[in-house]
Order: sequence, then C-alpha cells, then structure tokens
Amino acid sequence: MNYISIKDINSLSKWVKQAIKIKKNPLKNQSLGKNKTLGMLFFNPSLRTRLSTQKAAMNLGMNVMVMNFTNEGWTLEFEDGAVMNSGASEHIKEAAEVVSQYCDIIAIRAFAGLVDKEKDYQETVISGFLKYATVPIVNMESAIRHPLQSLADAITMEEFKPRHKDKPKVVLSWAPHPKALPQAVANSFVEMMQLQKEMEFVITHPKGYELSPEITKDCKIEYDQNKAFENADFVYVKNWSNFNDYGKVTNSDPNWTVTAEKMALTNNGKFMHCLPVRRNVIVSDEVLDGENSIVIEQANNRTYSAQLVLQKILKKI
Ligand SMILES: NCCC[C@H](NC(=O)CCC(=O)O)C(=O)O
Ligand SMILES: NC(=O)OP(=O)(O)O
Repeated sequence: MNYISIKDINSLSKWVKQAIKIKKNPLKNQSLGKNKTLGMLFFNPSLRTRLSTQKAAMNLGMNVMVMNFTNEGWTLEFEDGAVMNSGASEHIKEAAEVVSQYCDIIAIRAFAGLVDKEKDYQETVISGFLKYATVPIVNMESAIRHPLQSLADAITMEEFKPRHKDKPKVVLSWAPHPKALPQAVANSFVEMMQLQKEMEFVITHPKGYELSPEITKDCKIEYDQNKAFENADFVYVKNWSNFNDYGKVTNSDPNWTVTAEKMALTNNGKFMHCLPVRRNVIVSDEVLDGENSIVIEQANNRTYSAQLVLQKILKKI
C-alpha cells in the first residue's frame, strides 16, 4: 500500500474517525513499528511535515532516518536512457532501490518546479520512486498533491464542524503571496472535499487563477470572494501560482487578503491554513490570532493523519 493521494483512502469518513481514535490514545500501537524503519527524504524545506511524521512514526515505535536532498544528497536523474554527462550524479533507478534496502517505508517531499507543467503534473519525482522503490511510498507533498495535509484538514473539520447544521459550508479561498507557490495543497484540499458528502463546497479566486480542471471537475467556483464567504463555516485559505500561465504570479491584489471584515461575512466561520503563512499578506494578524483561527489544531492533527497512514501500511507489511 502506498499513500500518494487522498484517493488512496477507501472511506474518508472511516479514516477520519480512526484518526480521532488514535488522537485519544496515540501510544496504543507502540509495538506495531518495532524494528521497522521509516526513511524520510526531503527535496524541500519543512517544519510540520518533518516533525509530525517523525512523531507519528515514534508513536508507533518505528526507527526514523531523515535525509535532506537539497544539500546532502546526490542530484538525481529521472529520465530513462539519459546520458548523464552533466548535472545529475545518480539515477533514480539505483537511488530508489538502494534506499529500499535500508527502509521499510519511504516518505518523500518533492515540490513542483513550477517551470514545466507537464513534468510537474506527471509527478516525475514521486513516480520515479514508485516505479523503482521496492517498499511502500508516502507522499509528504509532491508536485501536485499534499494528501497528509488534506487528511489532517478533514480531521480538523470533523472536530470543529457546527453540529446543528446539515451541510456546513466550506470555502477554499486564494489569497496573495509574493512568491510563486505550488498548487499541491489546494489540489489535495479540493480532492478531499470531493469525498465529503455532507458539506457544501465553493472555491474562490481571481479570474485566471483556475486550478487544473482535471482536479476541480464540477466544483463550484465563485469569483466574488465576499459572496463566497457569505454564511461559510470554514474558510480555508491558500495561495497558489497561476496554473494556466504556469507557475507565474500574475496577481497580488491585497483586496484578497483575509481580514476581520471578510470573516464577518461568514457564519462565525473558522479560519484554516496549512502553514507556514505570511502574516498580513495572506491573512491579517487579527484573524490569525483570533479565536476562530484553528491553524494550530490543524498542525497538531498532522501527527494523527500521518500515524493513521503509517499504521495502515505497517499492518500490511
Ligand atoms: N507544506 C505547506 C506549504 C508548502 C509550500 N509553501 C511555501 O513554500 C511557502 C513559502 C513562503 O511563504 O516563503 C506550498 O505552498 O506548497
Ligand atoms: N503544512 C506543511 O506541510 O508544513 P511544512 O511545509 O512546514 O511541512
């Protein structure tokens, strides 16, 4: 079993319930991972994913090895048949198979390059590991997906959803950012929301910032952010760079920053963000520090999302 996308989950509601159960007693399965090794490979920076996944593995009694490829690993080649006479030192064929000798599960973080859309949307790095590794693979944010995040988001929404409402309203809102960021978090949030039967879902972003139609399918898009926020129970905020004009920042309109005035349009809505977040660019201090901000609980739930995934894989190996 691999965990590459939220679609690897057979029943989201069951998984969310199981994760909430783990949260109540996280050390219950401390012998499940005994003498098993998790290898965590990072091609990009991380705070939450690195520590929460490591913590999850420790809760299961696993050993953990972390390797940072940004400055420690050999540069890898992913193309079959490449003549490796410049740049990359090692082919993914050997690298993935070698890491598989030392690890029982391999977790990988490899962001989108945001230069070559086709390469990114083919998931070159994680697909290379899937092809050549001989052990299960866990996605810690690939070019186009962040399924450990969206599982933690689902857990958090289950904990905070208003109990009196049949169909809570959830809004995914784009917000400005100075740098070009991947679409992965937004893509996975959308894919997770498509599995939520009991929630109303709206995406809001400036015109031209549409995510891949293969991801959003028939999701409702509302270009008026204020209108989208009306009566919302959860506002999930994230910047992503342009998918059409690929990887470009074509809009940095501060009117899209989430402020207390905008949150006042909601149904006492909760503010969510995967973090790290740029204060007073994505969201005002007032909202982020306010009592409806649930970003810290979201980050806390990353441990239980990772622990559930590792637990399920460990039971199969
Ligand atoms: N893993 C959570 C988000 C990671 C990444 N954010 C960032 O790179 C933000 C960096 C900055 O604000 O400089 C993203 O959007 O995919
Ligand atoms: N939310 C998240 O994945 O954070 P890190 O990038 O710090 O791991």
